[in-house]
Amino acid sequence: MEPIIRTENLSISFGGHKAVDRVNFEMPEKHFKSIIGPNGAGKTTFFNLISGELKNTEGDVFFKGQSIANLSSVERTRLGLGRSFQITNVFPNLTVLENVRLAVQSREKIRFNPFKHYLHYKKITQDALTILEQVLLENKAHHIASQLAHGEKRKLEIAMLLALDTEVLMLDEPTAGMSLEEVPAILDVIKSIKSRGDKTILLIEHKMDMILDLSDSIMVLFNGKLLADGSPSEIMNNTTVQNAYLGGLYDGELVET
Ligand SMILES: Nc1ncnc2c1ncn2[C@@H]1O[C@H](COP(=O)(O)OP(=O)(O)OP(=O)(O)O)[C@@H](O)[C@H]1O
Repeated sequence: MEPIIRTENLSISFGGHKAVDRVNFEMPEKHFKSIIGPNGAGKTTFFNLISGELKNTEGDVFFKGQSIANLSSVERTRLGLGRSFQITNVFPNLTVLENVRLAVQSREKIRFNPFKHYLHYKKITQDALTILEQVLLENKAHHIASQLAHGEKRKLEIAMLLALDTEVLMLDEPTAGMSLEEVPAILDVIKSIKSRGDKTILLIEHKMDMILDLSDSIMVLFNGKLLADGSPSEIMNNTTVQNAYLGGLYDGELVET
């Protein structure tokens, strides 16, 4: 079967520095892949090359066999590649529900129309509430977004991404900046999205226990290069990965020392 995403020698240089260096990767539909690597390895840059925030300087990136290298991030989202919103895209003075409603509306490309049947708007609210349930945020539906706790804001980001209803979900460190107590709730949210089985998920994370718990496969980036790609046990037992990276570093969190 055609991979949903594939890259061919995907590269980008900033000045003379190759932040992503000839990466060949592919993933099948409905697969859960995590990207790991030390700080500065190129994980976020690789994400940006797939989502269209950055344009590659060499190589190519394909979605369902079609080259998307020349498409904007909006065009890629429309095709089915959804990248988690940064909280800066949230309207801070609107409620959680209003924010998710707007994201659902943007998906449906609905302009506000006072003459449109009110039942249609009711459906949008219903969809938004269902998404809030999925991210375990329904009890905060009527809270102002800016007043949410940090972990709840990250849940709202995931809700906004789900509202776009793209086939691929790209999550860049959904637990970044969270306290340890907040992490299990996000893990539950991602697990429940995965268990529905209808999404392809690409995750950048540093928390190794979370990665091992969730991933069908793991790819390791190191100095912009793809060091390894395989099942969690293959990666944990890979001597190159161990020597270059995991050896001595793994204590539940992957950080460069
Ligand atoms: N816009 C940019 N201009 C210049 N250099 C950049 C730019 N974006 C990233 N880099 C460089 O590319 C390299 C990879 O950075 P990137 O943020 O992708 O790493 P990362 O693996 O996501 O790191 P972290 O785990 O710390 O988030 C780094 O050396 C970084 O300084």
